[in-house]
Amino acid sequence: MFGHKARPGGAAPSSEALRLEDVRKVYGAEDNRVVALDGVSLSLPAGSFTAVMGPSGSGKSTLLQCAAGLDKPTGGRVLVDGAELSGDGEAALTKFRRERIGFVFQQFNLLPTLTVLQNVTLPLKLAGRRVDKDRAREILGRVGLGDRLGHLPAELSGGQQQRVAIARALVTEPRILFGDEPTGALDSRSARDVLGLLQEAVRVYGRTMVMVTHDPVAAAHADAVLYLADGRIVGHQSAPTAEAVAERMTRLADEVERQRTSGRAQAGV
Ligand SMILES: Nc1ncnc2c1ncn2[C@@H]1O[C@H](COP(=O)(O)OP(=O)(O)OP(=O)(O)O)[C@@H](O)[C@H]1O
Repeated sequence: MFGHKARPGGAAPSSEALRLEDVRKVYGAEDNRVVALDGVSLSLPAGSFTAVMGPSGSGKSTLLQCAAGLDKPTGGRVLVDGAELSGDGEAALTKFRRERIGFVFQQFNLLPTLTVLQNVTLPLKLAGRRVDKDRAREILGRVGLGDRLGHLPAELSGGQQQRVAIARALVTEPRILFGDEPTGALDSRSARDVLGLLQEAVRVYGRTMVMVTHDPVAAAHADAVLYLADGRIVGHQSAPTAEAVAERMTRLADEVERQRTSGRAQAGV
């Protein structure tokens, strides 16, 4: 189980799970300055599944890191579940993250010396919460790993490791789950399984999911796609299909290339 079930028929998106107000992120200083996010504003309802796409370097990972409180924006505000991720200090931010946010990475990031069960209960330990092993076992059963509790990550396939990572992200019942290319290292069948689990976490258990991906098939599992280019949101697509996403991405890549070429021409390089 991924937590308490939402109302029959799916989650009722009544509140806002994530809000970004004019978020900017600038890396470097002076002559090597990079504007990774250039005034991003968005609002995602609770119980929604959003894919974030855009050309390489458009700011997708930076957006996720800032929204999840793993990196600090240079300007603007990030609100998760109505509460601002702000400068109350690193300890407060860590506590906030542990209580309300889950993260799934491309490379799984499991601890190699801990068993599957220990990896999944770790976030509860770190948050100083009761380590409910029955609940962890239940979640691992739900992701199809009920018979692998004592195995080490190296004894599992990539798809299985990512399912452990999903169980680990969900064990604290976070309000919002971020995925940075969670299927990027998986074959297409394992990717489908993982995407099915993420959809279930949203549709049945009312979690909110934000997922960066390069894959139109993965993006088509979301309710909506946000498109980024050069650190700005340049498009939104509801009920995406893989074909429509692929077509939009091709157009976007062409537009970005045209703008960069004309920028170089104006600069005389
Ligand atoms: N730590 C950093 N220091 C300096 N520049 C950075 C840093 N992290 C990212 N950038 C720059 O910020 C911009 C956005 O990077 P980001 O990784 O968010 O893009 P992305 O859309 O996730 O790219 P990709 O699809 O290739 O993973 C890029 O120009 C990148 O070079």
